[in-house]
Amino acid sequence: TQSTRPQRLLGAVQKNATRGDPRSVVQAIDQFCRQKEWAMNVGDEKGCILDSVVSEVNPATVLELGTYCGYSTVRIASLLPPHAKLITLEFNPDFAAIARQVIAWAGLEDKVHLIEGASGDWIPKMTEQFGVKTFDLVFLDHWKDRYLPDTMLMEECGLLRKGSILLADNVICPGTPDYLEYVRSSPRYESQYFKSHLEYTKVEDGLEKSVFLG
Ligand SMILES: O=C(NCCO)c1cc(-c2ccc(F)cc2)cc(O)c1O
Ligand SMILES: [Mg+2]
Repeated sequence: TQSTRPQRLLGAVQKNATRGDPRSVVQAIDQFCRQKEWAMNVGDEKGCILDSVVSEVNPATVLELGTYCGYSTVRIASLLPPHAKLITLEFNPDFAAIARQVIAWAGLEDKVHLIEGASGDWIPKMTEQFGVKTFDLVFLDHWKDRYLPDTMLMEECGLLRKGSILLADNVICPGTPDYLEYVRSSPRYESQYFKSHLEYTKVEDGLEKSVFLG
């Protein structure tokens, strides 16, 4: 039977990366995506912007919406201080199964809680299930039409505090126009666009960093 792209991506990690070495896992995925098959990881160019935001925020609590194969999960978790927690939500069970193995190969399973399910169902349960009061950083990289409703839901559930950072992938390609309009026009956010390119291509894309003002 045919393998899937996520399965082939995992194979490239297991073949080319060193167990317990997150940077080699990131490098193996980028190499696979440049030389073999494109895949929708945030990628190396936008990944450097992600790294700089994570390092600047130095978050104790991170929420990632959209795990896919765990590429950005590994980038973020490898930069977290000890005892910091990253919760990542993935709707697609096949993606989640691959991501668990990629995260384990990087040796980061102790820093990461991967939840299989819908963001809309799980965001209201964060506090009761994980004892999280608020998130210092949220990385939005899931279904593009869920960015805005899930951001409003996080506000309603009190999961954002003054200074919480939202970092959103793909605000140009595929695009999240309603989300962009919201964070750029709302007096409750201070937004900044980091121009870049769609992973592994020359197509324009970028990350939007938005500070919740409370
Ligand atoms: O749907 C996406 N993520 C949620 C599901 O896991 C996603 C899609 C694309 C993309 C796809 C097809 C194309 F032609 C251009 C872009 C890129 C991304 O970075 C993404 O995160
Ligand atoms: Mg993306």
